[in-house]
Amino acid sequence: MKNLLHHIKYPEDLRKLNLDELPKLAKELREFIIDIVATKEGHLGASLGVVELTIALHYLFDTPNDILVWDVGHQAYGHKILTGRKDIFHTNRQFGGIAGFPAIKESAFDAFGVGHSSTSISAVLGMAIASNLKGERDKHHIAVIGDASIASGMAFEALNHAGVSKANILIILNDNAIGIDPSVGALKEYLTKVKTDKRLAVQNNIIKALNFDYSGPIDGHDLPKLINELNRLKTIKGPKFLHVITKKGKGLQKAEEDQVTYHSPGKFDKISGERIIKNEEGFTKYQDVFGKTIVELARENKDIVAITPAMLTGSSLKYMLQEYPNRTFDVGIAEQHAVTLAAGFATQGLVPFCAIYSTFLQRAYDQVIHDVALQNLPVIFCIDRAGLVGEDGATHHGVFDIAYLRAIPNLIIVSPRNEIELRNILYTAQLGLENPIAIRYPRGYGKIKEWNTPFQKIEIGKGEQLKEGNSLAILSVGTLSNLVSEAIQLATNSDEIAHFDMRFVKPLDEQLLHKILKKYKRIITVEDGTVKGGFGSAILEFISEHKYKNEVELLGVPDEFIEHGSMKDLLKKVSLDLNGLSSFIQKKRH
Ligand SMILES: Cc1ncc(C[n+]2csc(CCOP(=O)(O)OP(=O)(O)O)c2C)c(N)n1
Ligand SMILES: CC(=O)[C@@H](O)[C@H](O)COP(=O)(O)O
Ligand SMILES: [Mg+2]
Repeated sequence: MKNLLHHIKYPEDLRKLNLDELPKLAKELREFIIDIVATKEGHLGASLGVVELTIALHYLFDTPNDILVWDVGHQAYGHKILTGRKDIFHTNRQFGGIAGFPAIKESAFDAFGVGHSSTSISAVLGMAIASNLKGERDKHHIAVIGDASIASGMAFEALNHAGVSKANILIILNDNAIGIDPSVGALKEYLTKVKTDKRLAVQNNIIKALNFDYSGPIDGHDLPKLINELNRLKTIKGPKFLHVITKKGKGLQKAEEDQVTYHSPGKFDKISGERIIKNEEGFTKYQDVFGKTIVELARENKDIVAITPAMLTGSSLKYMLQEYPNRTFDVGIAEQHAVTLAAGFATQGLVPFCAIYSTFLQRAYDQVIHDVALQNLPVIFCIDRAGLVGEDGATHHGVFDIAYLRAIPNLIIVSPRNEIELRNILYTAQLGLENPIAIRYPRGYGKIKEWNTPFQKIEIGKGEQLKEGNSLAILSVGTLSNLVSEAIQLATNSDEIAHFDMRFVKPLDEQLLHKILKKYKRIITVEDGTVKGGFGSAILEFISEHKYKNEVELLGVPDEFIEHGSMKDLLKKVSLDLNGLSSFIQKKRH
């Protein structure tokens, strides 16, 4: 029997198929995704869940003239494969390869760049209103958004606007009842009820109440039903909403059974689905150092509460939830709410740990300033995935936090060098600080096996000298300091080089800095965030303020968006790998 997928490069090829051939194509597309993600890794479950929807949309609509935006975009592998990227799909998320999320510059079919959730309705609405203004009345504008993503503030704001806009948009809610972790909240409860009680969908429908033409819920794996309904919706003008029920991980048994793990499972056996787990030789992920330490602290300190905006597993707050369900709050994809909720807790004497990935905290910048720092509330921000994150790429690198947080008065910013320091600063923070604190740590594994040491208090604003030397001083922050230590060892005459782990980006260790700047004419700063406005900039400001005349070179992430790739490739690209650092230090030695 002929392979249908083999003959499809673009949707125009897909549109030549008969309707009854589409289920076979769906099977082939699933196998293709599984085949490649099994060895190349990536977001599996979400893409498997929307195979039929992807085929139906490209079959019926005139993409890319009709606009299709995938929310988050982690479910768009099928879309990429059917829109000219089948032959390069094996490069997905790899250095120099295609991105793991839709990106405007990659394809005309990627109508909008995504990666952070809940942007699709706003973007599509903007496009639809633009079409109206341009007189393009027959164009379709479609957003596909998941049940976790639609519960976010941005999506609600867009629905509120779209409902009175008369714009020709179709919002497809891909409801699989799970985000990365099971979906939460009142909206999730409503969606669950609508699925079982059809009367609710008719009589008490919150989407209809917002002026949308609502249809559903329908089975998103039933191609004939999907095609019928989408065909009907094509003829209706104005804001429309289709509620589709799918299963995350559909087609791979293991992925259906363990949807959390198979959101992004790493390598796995494509037949059995069994994961191929990397042996990390007893090392621990930073997220787990955080997740396990907070439980230890919470046992002693009953005021501790923990908050995550939809990253229960990713942040390892799942451990806290297991032991203290009443003191752990997964608020869904709601970074802004998470921060202000933490502020509210702090006003009442609780000790809130607000765990947010660096890249997602960008969403809650005003809340950090207005609700936390301005009122000097001692919220403890645990900023995970700080620095480059690898294959997720430009949308997810946590490289801006030092620069965007450093400008905020009252906020302490600390970048621990290793697991033990992370643990100790978590301990210190809950003892009772007078300020909010941002504790930033990276994605992935640490290097210390025995990190579970007795707690020690860290003095706020104190750096540490790691190595003596007379001619050049290197000032670093964060886990990159370990690589700097190795790089110094590689330099000839490493004896001349002094190394300081400044630890705190704010407040800077002024006493130590005065000593350094008086002794060393030449300084190098090293950080895993943007050079512009980062830790190095803070040192330059200090030098200028105190009228020192030192020569300073800043090393960090350059002023450009860094694409996706392995950490090894990316660190090499920005010269923050061992080679890059050591040759830089070598050059500056004289
Ligand atoms: C602003 C933001 N916060 C958190 C995330 C992390 N994240 C990526 S996918 C996802 C869950 C999305 O769930 P849903 O919208 O239901 O889509 P599904 O994975 O079920 O297809 C989350 C929380 C993100 N991408 N953006
Ligand atoms: C799509 C998305 O935003 C998340 O799935 C993200 O990729 C998770 O990142 P980690 O793998 O670092 O938890
Ligand atoms: Mg979902």
